[in-house]
Amino acid sequence: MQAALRYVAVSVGYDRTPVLTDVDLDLRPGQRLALVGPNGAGKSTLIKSVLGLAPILAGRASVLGADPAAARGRAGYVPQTDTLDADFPVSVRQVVMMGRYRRIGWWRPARAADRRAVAEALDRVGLAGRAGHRFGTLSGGQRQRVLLARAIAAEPRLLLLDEPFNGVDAVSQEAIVAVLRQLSAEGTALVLSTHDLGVARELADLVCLVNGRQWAVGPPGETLTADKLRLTYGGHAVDLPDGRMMLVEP
Ligand SMILES: Nc1ncnc2c1ncn2[C@@H]1O[C@H](COP(=O)(O)OP(=O)(O)OP(=O)(O)O)[C@@H](O)[C@H]1O
Repeated sequence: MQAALRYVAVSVGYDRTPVLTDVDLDLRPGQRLALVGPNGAGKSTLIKSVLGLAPILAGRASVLGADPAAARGRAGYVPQTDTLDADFPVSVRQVVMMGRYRRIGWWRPARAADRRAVAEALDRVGLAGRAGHRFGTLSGGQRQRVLLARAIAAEPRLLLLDEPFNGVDAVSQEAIVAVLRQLSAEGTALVLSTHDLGVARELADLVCLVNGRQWAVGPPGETLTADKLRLTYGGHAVDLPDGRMMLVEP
Protein backbone atom coordinates (compact mmCIF):
# COMPACT_ATOMS: atom_id res chain seq x y z
CA MET A 1 0.00 0.00 0.00
CA GLN A 2 1.41 3.40 -0.97
CA ALA A 3 2.21 5.72 1.94
CA ALA A 4 0.10 8.88 2.07
CA LEU A 5 3.12 10.70 3.44
CA ARG A 6 6.73 9.67 3.88
CA TYR A 7 9.44 11.97 5.25
CA VAL A 8 12.98 10.71 5.86
CA ALA A 9 15.42 12.99 7.77
CA VAL A 10 13.63 16.06 6.39
CA SER A 11 14.44 19.68 7.24
CA VAL A 12 12.01 22.45 6.33
CA GLY A 13 12.40 26.22 6.56
CA TYR A 14 12.61 29.50 4.75
CA ASP A 15 15.44 31.25 2.85
CA ARG A 16 17.60 28.14 3.31
CA THR A 17 17.36 28.46 7.10
CA PRO A 18 15.75 25.41 8.72
CA VAL A 19 13.00 25.98 11.27
CA LEU A 20 12.37 22.26 11.79
CA THR A 21 14.81 19.37 11.31
CA ASP A 22 15.04 15.55 11.68
CA VAL A 23 11.48 14.87 10.57
CA ASP A 24 10.74 11.18 9.97
CA LEU A 25 7.14 10.33 9.15
CA ASP A 26 5.40 7.37 7.60
CA LEU A 27 1.66 7.86 7.34
CA ARG A 28 -0.57 5.18 5.84
CA PRO A 29 -3.99 5.70 4.25
CA GLY A 30 -6.62 6.15 6.98
CA GLN A 31 -4.12 7.03 9.73
CA ARG A 32 -4.49 10.18 11.83
CA LEU A 33 -1.32 12.08 12.76
CA ALA A 34 -1.25 14.94 15.30
CA LEU A 35 1.58 17.49 15.20
CA VAL A 36 2.13 18.75 18.72
CA GLY A 37 4.51 21.46 19.93
CA PRO A 38 4.63 25.01 21.33
CA ASN A 39 4.06 28.25 19.38
CA GLY A 40 6.70 28.73 16.70
CA ALA A 41 7.71 25.05 16.82
CA GLY A 42 7.37 24.70 13.04
CA LYS A 43 4.02 22.89 12.82
CA SER A 44 2.53 25.21 10.17
CA THR A 45 5.80 25.15 8.22
CA LEU A 46 5.74 21.35 8.20
CA ILE A 47 2.14 21.40 6.92
CA LYS A 48 3.09 23.95 4.24
CA SER A 49 5.99 21.74 3.14
CA VAL A 50 3.55 18.86 2.50
CA LEU A 51 1.46 21.25 0.37
CA GLY A 52 4.56 22.27 -1.60
CA LEU A 53 4.38 25.80 -0.13
CA ALA A 54 7.52 25.69 2.06
CA PRO A 55 10.76 24.22 0.76
CA ILE A 56 12.24 20.89 1.81
CA LEU A 57 15.84 21.85 2.62
CA ALA A 58 17.21 18.36 3.29
CA GLY A 59 16.13 14.74 3.35
CA ARG A 60 13.59 12.88 1.23
CA ALA A 61 9.89 13.64 1.12
CA SER A 62 7.04 12.03 -0.74
CA VAL A 63 3.37 13.04 -0.67
CA LEU A 64 0.86 10.58 -2.17
CA GLY A 65 3.78 8.93 -3.94
CA ALA A 66 5.12 12.13 -5.52
CA ASP A 67 7.50 14.97 -4.75
CA PRO A 68 5.63 17.58 -2.62
CA ALA A 69 5.99 20.22 -5.35
CA ALA A 70 4.52 17.80 -7.92
CA ALA A 71 1.77 16.72 -5.51
CA ARG A 72 0.69 20.35 -5.10
CA GLY A 73 -3.08 20.62 -5.04
CA ARG A 74 -3.61 16.89 -4.47
CA ALA A 75 -3.60 17.05 -0.69
CA GLY A 76 -6.54 18.84 0.96
CA TYR A 77 -5.95 21.73 3.34
CA VAL A 78 -8.05 23.34 6.05
CA PRO A 79 -6.42 26.66 7.10
CA GLN A 80 -6.88 28.35 10.47
CA THR A 81 -10.15 30.28 10.22
CA ASP A 82 -8.66 33.47 11.60
CA THR A 83 -6.43 33.72 8.51
CA LEU A 84 -9.54 34.25 6.35
CA ASP A 85 -11.43 37.48 5.90
CA ALA A 86 -14.85 36.94 7.48
CA ASP A 87 -16.25 39.80 5.36
CA PHE A 88 -15.62 37.81 2.21
CA PRO A 89 -18.95 38.46 0.35
CA VAL A 90 -19.74 34.86 -0.59
CA SER A 91 -22.26 32.26 0.46
CA VAL A 92 -21.41 29.10 2.36
CA ARG A 93 -22.27 27.08 -0.77
CA GLN A 94 -19.86 29.14 -2.87
CA VAL A 95 -17.01 28.62 -0.39
CA VAL A 96 -17.53 24.84 -0.48
CA MET A 97 -17.79 24.86 -4.30
CA MET A 98 -14.24 26.28 -4.36
CA GLY A 99 -13.17 22.80 -3.25
CA ARG A 100 -14.38 21.50 -6.64
CA TYR A 101 -12.56 24.04 -8.83
CA ARG A 102 -9.58 21.83 -9.38
CA ARG A 103 -11.86 19.15 -10.82
CA ILE A 104 -14.17 21.49 -12.71
CA GLY A 105 -11.63 23.99 -14.01
CA TRP A 106 -12.55 27.55 -13.10
CA TRP A 107 -13.83 28.33 -16.60
CA ARG A 108 -16.49 25.59 -16.72
CA PRO A 109 -19.87 25.66 -14.99
CA ALA A 110 -20.44 23.34 -12.06
CA ARG A 111 -22.16 20.10 -12.97
CA ALA A 112 -24.80 18.15 -11.08
CA ALA A 113 -22.05 15.93 -9.59
CA ASP A 114 -20.28 19.03 -8.24
CA ARG A 115 -23.45 20.42 -6.70
CA ARG A 116 -24.14 17.01 -5.16
CA ALA A 117 -20.59 16.80 -3.71
CA VAL A 118 -21.02 20.28 -2.18
CA ALA A 119 -24.40 19.40 -0.65
CA GLU A 120 -23.02 16.13 0.74
CA ALA A 121 -19.96 17.83 2.22
CA LEU A 122 -22.14 20.45 3.95
CA ASP A 123 -24.42 17.72 5.22
CA ARG A 124 -21.45 15.83 6.69
CA VAL A 125 -20.37 18.83 8.75
CA GLY A 126 -23.97 19.43 9.86
CA LEU A 127 -24.48 22.70 7.98
CA ALA A 128 -26.81 21.69 5.14
CA GLY A 129 -29.31 24.27 6.35
CA ARG A 130 -26.76 27.11 6.04
CA ALA A 131 -25.84 26.70 2.36
CA GLY A 132 -27.37 30.03 1.32
CA HIS A 133 -26.04 32.01 4.30
CA ARG A 134 -23.24 34.49 3.95
CA PHE A 135 -19.96 32.92 5.12
CA GLY A 136 -19.04 35.91 7.30
CA THR A 137 -22.26 35.73 9.35
CA LEU A 138 -21.38 32.28 10.76
CA SER A 139 -19.66 31.68 14.10
CA GLY A 140 -15.94 30.81 14.15
CA GLY A 141 -16.73 27.13 14.74
CA GLN A 142 -19.23 27.06 11.88
CA ARG A 143 -16.74 28.77 9.55
CA GLN A 144 -14.19 26.10 10.45
CA ARG A 145 -16.76 23.42 9.53
CA VAL A 146 -17.41 25.15 6.19
CA LEU A 147 -13.69 25.10 5.44
CA LEU A 148 -13.62 21.42 6.33
CA ALA A 149 -16.57 20.87 3.94
CA ARG A 150 -14.66 22.73 1.21
CA ALA A 151 -11.71 20.36 1.68
CA ILE A 152 -13.98 17.27 1.77
CA ALA A 153 -15.68 18.35 -1.49
CA ALA A 154 -12.31 17.91 -3.22
CA GLU A 155 -12.22 14.26 -2.05
CA PRO A 156 -8.53 14.28 -1.05
CA ARG A 157 -6.66 11.12 -0.01
CA LEU A 158 -4.57 13.20 2.38
CA LEU A 159 -6.05 16.06 4.40
CA LEU A 160 -4.05 18.58 6.45
CA LEU A 161 -5.65 20.77 9.11
CA ASP A 162 -3.86 23.65 10.84
CA GLU A 163 -5.14 24.05 14.43
CA PRO A 164 -8.70 23.03 13.49
CA PHE A 165 -10.02 23.52 17.04
CA ASN A 166 -8.67 27.01 17.75
CA GLY A 167 -11.50 29.34 18.71
CA VAL A 168 -14.04 26.59 18.01
CA ASP A 169 -17.03 25.98 20.29
CA ALA A 170 -17.69 22.54 21.81
CA VAL A 171 -20.52 21.66 19.39
CA SER A 172 -18.40 22.42 16.34
CA GLN A 173 -15.41 20.58 17.84
CA GLU A 174 -17.53 17.47 18.33
CA ALA A 175 -18.88 17.72 14.77
CA ILE A 176 -15.36 18.13 13.36
CA VAL A 177 -13.97 15.20 15.39
CA ALA A 178 -16.83 12.95 14.19
CA VAL A 179 -16.23 13.87 10.53
CA LEU A 180 -12.47 13.31 10.87
CA ARG A 181 -13.08 9.85 12.30
CA GLN A 182 -15.41 9.00 9.39
CA LEU A 183 -12.95 10.29 6.81
CA SER A 184 -10.13 8.20 8.21
CA ALA A 185 -12.39 5.13 8.37
CA GLU A 186 -12.94 5.70 4.62
CA GLY A 187 -9.18 5.69 4.02
CA THR A 188 -8.30 9.40 4.07
CA ALA A 189 -5.00 10.05 5.84
CA LEU A 190 -5.12 13.04 8.21
CA VAL A 191 -2.50 15.41 9.59
CA LEU A 192 -3.58 17.99 12.14
CA SER A 193 -1.60 20.42 14.24
CA THR A 194 -2.85 21.08 17.74
CA HIS A 195 -1.91 22.61 21.06
CA ASP A 196 -4.43 20.41 22.79
CA LEU A 197 -2.82 17.27 24.20
CA GLY A 198 -6.28 15.88 25.08
CA VAL A 199 -7.39 16.10 21.44
CA ALA A 200 -4.14 14.51 20.27
CA ARG A 201 -4.51 11.64 22.74
CA GLU A 202 -8.14 11.04 21.83
CA LEU A 203 -7.98 11.46 18.07
CA ALA A 204 -4.52 10.52 16.81
CA ASP A 205 -3.05 7.14 15.89
CA LEU A 206 0.35 8.81 15.74
CA VAL A 207 1.71 11.87 17.52
CA CYS A 208 4.72 13.79 16.26
CA LEU A 209 6.32 16.04 18.90
CA VAL A 210 8.15 18.99 17.36
CA ASN A 211 10.00 22.07 18.49
CA GLY A 212 12.77 23.13 16.10
CA ARG A 213 13.35 19.43 15.50
CA GLN A 214 11.29 16.28 15.77
CA TRP A 215 11.61 14.97 19.31
CA ALA A 216 9.42 11.87 19.04
CA VAL A 217 6.91 10.13 16.82
CA GLY A 218 4.68 7.17 17.65
CA PRO A 219 1.37 6.20 19.22
CA PRO A 220 -0.03 8.66 21.83
CA GLY A 221 0.75 6.27 24.70
CA GLU A 222 4.45 6.29 23.79
CA THR A 223 4.86 9.96 22.88
CA LEU A 224 2.60 11.97 25.18
CA THR A 225 4.69 11.03 28.21
CA ALA A 226 6.07 13.45 30.80
CA ASP A 227 9.68 12.78 29.69
CA LYS A 228 9.06 13.39 25.99
CA LEU A 229 6.86 16.44 26.59
CA ARG A 230 9.58 17.89 28.83
CA LEU A 231 12.13 17.37 26.05
CA THR A 232 9.85 19.02 23.50
CA TYR A 233 8.66 21.96 25.61
CA GLY A 234 11.99 22.54 27.44
CA GLY A 235 11.72 25.29 30.04
CA HIS A 236 8.03 25.65 29.26
CA ALA A 237 7.24 22.35 30.95
CA VAL A 238 6.74 23.15 34.60
CA ASP A 239 6.73 20.37 37.18
CA LEU A 240 3.99 20.83 39.76
CA PRO A 241 4.54 19.79 43.39
CA ASP A 242 1.91 17.06 43.13
CA GLY A 243 3.94 15.24 40.45
CA ARG A 244 1.91 16.53 37.51
CA MET A 245 3.28 18.74 34.78
CA MET A 246 1.94 21.95 33.25
CA LEU A 247 2.88 23.27 29.81
CA VAL A 248 3.29 27.03 29.55
CA GLU A 249 3.22 28.62 26.11
CA PRO A 250 6.14 30.98 25.41
N1 LIG B 1 7.12 32.86 5.68
C1 LIG B 1 8.05 32.78 6.64
N2 LIG B 1 9.30 33.23 6.40
C2 LIG B 1 10.28 33.15 7.35
N3 LIG B 1 10.08 32.60 8.58
C3 LIG B 1 8.86 32.11 8.86
C4 LIG B 1 7.79 32.18 7.92
N4 LIG B 1 6.68 31.61 8.49
C5 LIG B 1 7.07 31.22 9.73
N5 LIG B 1 8.36 31.53 9.96
C6 LIG B 1 9.12 31.22 11.19
O1 LIG B 1 9.24 29.81 11.30
C7 LIG B 1 9.15 29.40 12.68
C8 LIG B 1 8.07 28.33 12.82
O2 LIG B 1 6.80 28.93 12.59
P1 LIG B 1 5.47 28.06 12.37
O3 LIG B 1 4.37 29.03 12.05
O4 LIG B 1 5.74 26.96 11.42
O5 LIG B 1 5.27 27.46 13.84
P2 LIG B 1 3.98 26.81 14.50
O6 LIG B 1 4.46 25.64 15.28
O7 LIG B 1 2.94 26.56 13.48
O8 LIG B 1 3.51 27.93 15.51
P3 LIG B 1 2.04 28.40 15.92
O9 LIG B 1 1.52 27.34 16.84
O10 LIG B 1 2.32 29.70 16.61
O11 LIG B 1 1.24 28.57 14.65
C9 LIG B 1 8.89 30.65 13.50
O12 LIG B 1 10.10 31.08 14.05
C10 LIG B 1 8.39 31.65 12.46
O13 LIG B 1 8.73 32.96 12.82
